[in-house]
Amino acid sequence: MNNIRATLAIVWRIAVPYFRSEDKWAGCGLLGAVIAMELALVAIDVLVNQWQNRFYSALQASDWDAFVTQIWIFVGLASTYIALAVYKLYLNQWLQIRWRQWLTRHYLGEWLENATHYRMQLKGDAADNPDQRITEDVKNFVEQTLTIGLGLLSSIVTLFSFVIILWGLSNAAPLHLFGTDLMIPGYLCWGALIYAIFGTALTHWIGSPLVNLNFEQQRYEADFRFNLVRVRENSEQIALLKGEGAERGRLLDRFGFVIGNWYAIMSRTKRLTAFTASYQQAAVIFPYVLVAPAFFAKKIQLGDMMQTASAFSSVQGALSFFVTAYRSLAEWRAIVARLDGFEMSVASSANLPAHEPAIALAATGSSRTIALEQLCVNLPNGAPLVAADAFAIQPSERVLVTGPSGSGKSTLFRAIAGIWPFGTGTILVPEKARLMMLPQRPYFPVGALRDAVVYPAKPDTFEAARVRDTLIAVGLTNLAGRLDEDGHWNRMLSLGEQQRLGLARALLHAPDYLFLDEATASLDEPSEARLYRLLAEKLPHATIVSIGHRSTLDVFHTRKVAMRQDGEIHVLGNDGAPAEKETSTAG
Ligand SMILES: Nc1ncnc2c1ncn2[C@@H]1O[C@H](COP(=O)(O)OP(=O)(O)OP(=O)(O)O)[C@@H](O)[C@H]1O
Repeated sequence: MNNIRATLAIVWRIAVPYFRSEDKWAGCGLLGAVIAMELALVAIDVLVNQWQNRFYSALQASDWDAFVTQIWIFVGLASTYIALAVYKLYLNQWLQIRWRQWLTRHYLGEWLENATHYRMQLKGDAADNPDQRITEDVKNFVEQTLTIGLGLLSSIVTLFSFVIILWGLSNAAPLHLFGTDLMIPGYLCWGALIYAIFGTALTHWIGSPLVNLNFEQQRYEADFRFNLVRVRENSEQIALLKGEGAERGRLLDRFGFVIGNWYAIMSRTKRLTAFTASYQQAAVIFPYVLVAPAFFAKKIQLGDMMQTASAFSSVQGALSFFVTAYRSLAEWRAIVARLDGFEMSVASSANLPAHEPAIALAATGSSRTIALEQLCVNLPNGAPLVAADAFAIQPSERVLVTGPSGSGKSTLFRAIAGIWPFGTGTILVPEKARLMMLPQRPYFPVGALRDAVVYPAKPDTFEAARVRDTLIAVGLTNLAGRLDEDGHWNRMLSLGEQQRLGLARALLHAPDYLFLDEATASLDEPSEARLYRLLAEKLPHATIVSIGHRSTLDVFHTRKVAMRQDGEIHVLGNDGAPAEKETSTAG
């Protein structure tokens, strides 16, 4: 019971914001219309039930005129039913797509806010496969919530409408057993209730493991898909290493989980279906068994018996809502749990800096210096990695950071960029400063080359001629005429070309602070030198901080800072030596 209450509370938390959002009028209007139509359909069911009595009575009495009248009444009822059923589905689907659109935007907004998507990965307890949660789970949540909610509403209203009818019929057709009439008020209602309670209890007993199994199935399917996508993304590496055999094995292992869990679902569903199908078939006969003695004793008419059977099956059907909807309910609960996990993970990642000891990022006000104060950058598990104190990067300075591999240079850059919260101390960054980080492997969205270069700015932020000139300046003359060409640029270009394209991006954006994390390491030394000179020429006032291992980089920087090892931790020294001055312009 507590579980059900907790699930309903989560459903409420996920569902209600849409009906309070800017789209609330459309959402509430559509929901209201769909509910009204659902209720109208129940009303038609009640009218059809009463019609059955009249229809069968006309048949029994061989009354042709009454028969024809009833046929016309049925045509009217059926036409209304069809119109309502069509528009109920149409408006329901309309509501689904609007609700899904809002929910998707909402989740995308939260997931892509302030590097939350990145922190979710760092935390390790992140919700697995957020892509699946934002696509399939949102779609299924909206669809199933409406289906189950409306189904439940319809069952409740049907129950109340038909219980009244059935109560009256119970009195009109008393329980006739062993030649005597037993006067049990509303005995047909009690019969339906006992039958439904018995069915619901057994269904839950047999079907409850399905909730967990469905949850696991979604996870295994998503894992399998994710690993297939990774193979596609890294197909060149896999082909070069001849790793197809290993990949096939790994993928089949993952798929093995999908299959194993599916067999468990099949076996559980088989048992559940065997029970629910028997239950439903028995329900067809059960009311006739109850009232047949009264009919054969000529206490009631054929019309009464048919109406009773139909009313009984409506009441029993409404009471058995959980029996018939059990599989959907099990799937729905798994979806709700997955969306809840996603929301929790987003919320805790977004609040990470507030809840745990975290690196504080502060604005320096009028100063244009970046300062690291009592900074200790940790790994996600809390182990200290890099320390720096009273370390300042002056405006327009060119600093080269060196240090052994794995000493934490890139992680320090992440902390300065504000996406790495683990650690203590303060990083002061000038207010409204424009920082840009260029990694060794820049990211380019799939699409037009122009969009890829200017990312994350809008495509028309820079004039085409300027983008073209910049590409020529960084040595990508062959790409300059292909700005409108669509492509997967990370896959199509060599790493060196990608690094040139990354620098073109930096030149266009002209940040105040440019952090180059081995951003030219794949270029030959003369090309690297040319690009550093280009940066000095085009961004004379920018502060540039580079991470690099090559000594040829020294001449392009005014200060060289080495990471020094101090026990377990690396320390960024603030006693950086002046870097060598460039003596030659060759290259
Ligand atoms: N997300 C993460 N989770 C756990 N450990 C991490 C994570 N990111 C980095 N590390 C660890 O932090 C350490 C420092 O990594 P970092 O990339 O900052 O080193 P680096 O000095 O830039 O190395 P390199 O010169 O090889 O690029 C490494 O031991 C790495 O395994």
